[in-house]
Amino acid sequence: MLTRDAPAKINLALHVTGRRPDGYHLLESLVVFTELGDRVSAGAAEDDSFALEGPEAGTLAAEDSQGNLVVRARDALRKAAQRSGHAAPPVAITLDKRLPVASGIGGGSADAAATLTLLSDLWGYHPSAQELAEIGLSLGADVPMCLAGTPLVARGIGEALEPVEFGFALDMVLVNPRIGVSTPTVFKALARRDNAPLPPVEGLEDRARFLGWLETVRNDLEAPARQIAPAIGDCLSALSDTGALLARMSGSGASCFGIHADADAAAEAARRLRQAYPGWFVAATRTRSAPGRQVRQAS
Ligand SMILES: C[C@@](CO)(OP(=O)(O)O)[C@H](O)COP(=O)(O)OP(=O)(O)OC[C@H]1O[C@@H](n2ccc(N)nc2=O)[C@H](O)[C@@H]1O
Ligand SMILES: Nc1ncnc2c1ncn2[C@@H]1O[C@H](COP(=O)(O)OP(=O)(O)O)[C@@H](O)[C@H]1O
Repeated sequence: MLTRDAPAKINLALHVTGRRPDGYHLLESLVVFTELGDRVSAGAAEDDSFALEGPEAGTLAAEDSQGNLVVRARDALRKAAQRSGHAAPPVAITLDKRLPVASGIGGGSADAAATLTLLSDLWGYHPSAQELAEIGLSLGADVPMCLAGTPLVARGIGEALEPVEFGFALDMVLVNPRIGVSTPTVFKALARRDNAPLPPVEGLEDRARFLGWLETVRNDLEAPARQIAPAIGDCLSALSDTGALLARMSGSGASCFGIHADADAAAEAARRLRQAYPGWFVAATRTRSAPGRQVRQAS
């Protein structure tokens, strides 16, 4: 049995700069990944199976498992393997779901990316990074960045990736008001799609300078998402009230992050938020600098 982490994706900044003729939006986004994430495990089996567990499995358990991004990733990789003459025998897969669903932190995309690399190892089928990214992109615009799993600037519709190297980690608190927000609905509600591009990232070696730079950029999806789900505004205020140096929405929402001075400040803010908002998802975590590719042998 192999297990792989599927870290949450945080859009520290997201500028919408245009729209393609097929309706997909052009983005420029600074993305990081966190210690917090889902976990995907898989092993050889007589027949294919898919099981869900974990604190956030509920919503997905009610959906058709054939539509789950883990199953779709398995099927897409198997098709590619078989096309090039590789065997892709049956697998038993378990998804340990810890990230809230449809919440702007890319849980489904992270699960798909983890499944692709995990099964690639299990089957001994190793397409090039470019081929794997193409399979990923066919599953969702965020999957290639989740395959990279390292801090980066994403452009295009999210598939053109430029790694960036941080000299420090960011301690943060993630909150979600438990309102699922539909990504296409948020994109549709944008007032304008020709916003200024993301300026070059500054302060990658100096946290205070970086936070100064981060103040100057935005998430263009925040305003339309707040119109659809006003509780996002409550999350942002609550994060600021509990001492976040900067609070912003991730992706198309409704999850928001607050950046804190250190891990103790983040843990204390999370404790206060859990107490004040027992219905919310609240988690203290920190960014990772290396890809979420750790493979563990599970018993
Ligand atoms: C907004 C972002 C920012 O990272 O994150 P999330 O809120 O999903 O976490 C992503 O662009 C979401 O990527 P992902 O969730 O993989 O999107 P997809 O499944 O490919 O697309 C869902 C829908 O979102 C819209 N979409 C997505 C990406 C993009 N660049 N332009 C779009 O307009 C389209 O309406 C598309 O039909
Ligand atoms: N493994 C999965 N985890 C989360 N959502 C999934 C998964 N598989 C399919 N989905 C579907 O994808 C949609 C978007 O989910 P998710 O990736 O969590 O959104 P976001 O990228 O906004 O955080 C959900 O509404 C859900 O129906």
